[in-house]
Amino acid sequence: MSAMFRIGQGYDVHAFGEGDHVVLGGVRVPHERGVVAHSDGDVVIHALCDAMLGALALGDIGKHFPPSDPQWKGADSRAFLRHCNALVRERGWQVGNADVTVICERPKVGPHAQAMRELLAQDLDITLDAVSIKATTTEKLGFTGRGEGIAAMAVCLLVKP
Ligand SMILES: Nc1ccn([C@@H]2O[C@H](COP(=O)(O)O)[C@@H](O)[C@H]2O)c(=O)n1
Ligand SMILES: C[C@@]1(CO)OP(=O)(O)OP(=O)(O)OC[C@H]1O
Repeated sequence: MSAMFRIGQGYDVHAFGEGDHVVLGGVRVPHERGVVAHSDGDVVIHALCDAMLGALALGDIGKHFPPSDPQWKGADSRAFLRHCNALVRERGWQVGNADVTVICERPKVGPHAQAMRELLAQDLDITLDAVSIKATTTEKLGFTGRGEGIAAMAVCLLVKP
């Protein structure tokens, strides 16, 4: 009998740079800095894509959307997420649930978490209660604590419906 579940985890970091907003979970969040990235630099979606690809043992986001490929310059990361979801669905799986933690001192993520959940649930074609967004500071410690960048960790469970 084939396994009914798969699990994957992902982690992503982007340095803060010039700009006036960051994109998190598809949501444009006003901030006094942007991020340095080839795409829109959405750490939430990049970590989630890696979790989904990891659950399928299909490599990582950089393998599917190489940073050397000009077609991904400034890309909307929601397209990456929908592509990863198609890979999941093609194989008979669906995301059972996903849980993401954003790590930064600022911006405050809490006020945007619901909007992020709604977009991610829409792209994954799953119910809102299966998508969780959390956030933490690192109490001013490390690169996130110094405000040098932003990170996200994600886990997701794939289920065979
Ligand atoms: N960028 C962030 C960081 C934290 N939060 C919220 O604040 C709570 C307390 O954070 P600690 O790091 O002091 O534990 C955290 O649980 C989040 O609810 C946030 O919204 N955005
Ligand atoms: C998303 C991709 C797209 O080229 O580039 P970046 O936006 O720089 O983001 P990263 O998290 O480094 O992942 C690698 C790439 O797949």
